[in-house]
Amino acid sequence: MMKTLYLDAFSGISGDMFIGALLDLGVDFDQFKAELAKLNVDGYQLHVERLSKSSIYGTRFDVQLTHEKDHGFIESHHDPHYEHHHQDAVRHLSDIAALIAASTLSEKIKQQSLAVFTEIAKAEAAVHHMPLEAVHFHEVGALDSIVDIVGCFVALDLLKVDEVRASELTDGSGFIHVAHGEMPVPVPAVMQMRIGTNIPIKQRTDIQTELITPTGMGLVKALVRQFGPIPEAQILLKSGYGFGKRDTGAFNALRVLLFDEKKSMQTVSSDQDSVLLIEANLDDEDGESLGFAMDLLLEAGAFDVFFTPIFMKKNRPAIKLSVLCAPAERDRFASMLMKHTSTIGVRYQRMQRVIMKRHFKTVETRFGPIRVKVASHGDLVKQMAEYDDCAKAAREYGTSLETVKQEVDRLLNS
Ligand SMILES: O=C([S-])c1cc(C(=O)S)c[n+]([C@@H]2O[C@H](COP(=O)(O)O)[C@@H](O)[C@H]2O)c1
Ligand code: NI
Repeated sequence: MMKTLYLDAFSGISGDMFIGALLDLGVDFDQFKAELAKLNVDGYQLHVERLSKSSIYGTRFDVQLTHEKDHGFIESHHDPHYEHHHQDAVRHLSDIAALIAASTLSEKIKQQSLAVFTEIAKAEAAVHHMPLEAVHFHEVGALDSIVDIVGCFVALDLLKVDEVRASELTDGSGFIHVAHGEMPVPVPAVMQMRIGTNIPIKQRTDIQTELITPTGMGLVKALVRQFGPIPEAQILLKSGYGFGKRDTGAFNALRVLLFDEKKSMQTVSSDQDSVLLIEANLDDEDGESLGFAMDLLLEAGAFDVFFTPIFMKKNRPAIKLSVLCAPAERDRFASMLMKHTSTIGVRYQRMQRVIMKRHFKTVETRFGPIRVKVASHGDLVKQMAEYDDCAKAAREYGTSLETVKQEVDRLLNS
């Protein structure tokens, strides 16, 4: 099962909205706290509340600090206006890197978290025109951000998310006030992080405040590779809402949608569609690499992947690799073919299909529940027991696959 998380950022994104939304999807709070404790820092308490806004239930997540929070979370100690601030209570990027490195979090979460901190610090360095090493985070503000950033990766890991996609991001407009003075929205660090990317940001002129925070943007930049509308052809498993703290005068939440990409288990209500056939001829690829590429392509959601033996120029026995996928997925699968095989190009064609409509039902058998695919076309109806369920039942009950299939057929025909 390939899980895709979609961020529906119609009201922007911040670290606490993101975590709130992931908790709302069902991440176990105790497990979340236990994982986060691997950071080995104290001075904070986590607060989670389920509440309704516009009669829609969602989750508000808050990091409550034992000390009072500073106003600006990053500032330059070269700035004479702010010399009176707590110069001793700061953390530089290197301190945060050391703190993350010393934790017992997984290597993946360490790397991901540090990448986001580095991204934010680079943006701050550029905006405030100072060297990266001089950027520093106030101790308490940094703690808030550390928990938000590391917490997001912890929650995504607990949810076993494989891929994150997002809508275009909506921000407000006008100005916000921070310790340094007025800042235009999108705030400068967000704008800076957008440079060199195709991250789409739409502004709502009726909302005169910030909706996308630097932490939210840093997380999006690190996680999201594809922006677009809500996926049409995947199975939606769950949705969750994470509320923002600002009163925007509108519904201020991040909606997250968890999808399962397993195409073969979808209800299909049309009798025709189109698919893309992507192919490459490979005369210098070893068998292990071919098998590995096939596994990855199928895990990534290809409808099918198959090999055909061919003879190429210079009398070379070779393999034609064919991938069937959704037309919108051309670039993703073309990139995968180029990354995981020796090919330096791929060809593709769109094909029309006539297909049977299909839905699923579950039959209760003496071997447990078995899903059955029901396909229809005009008067024609075909019912097929799901192989995965039959194989699981055969193993569990120590019987043959054929016995389970026959039992399903008997119940379907009785
Ligand atoms: O304090 C500084 S320097 C500061 C800079 C910027 C820039 O865009 S530059 C933005 N902010 C605002 O601080 C809060 C906290 O952000 P988080 O990402 O930690 O939630 C937010 O309103 C920023 O826009 C501060
Ligand atoms: Ni700043």
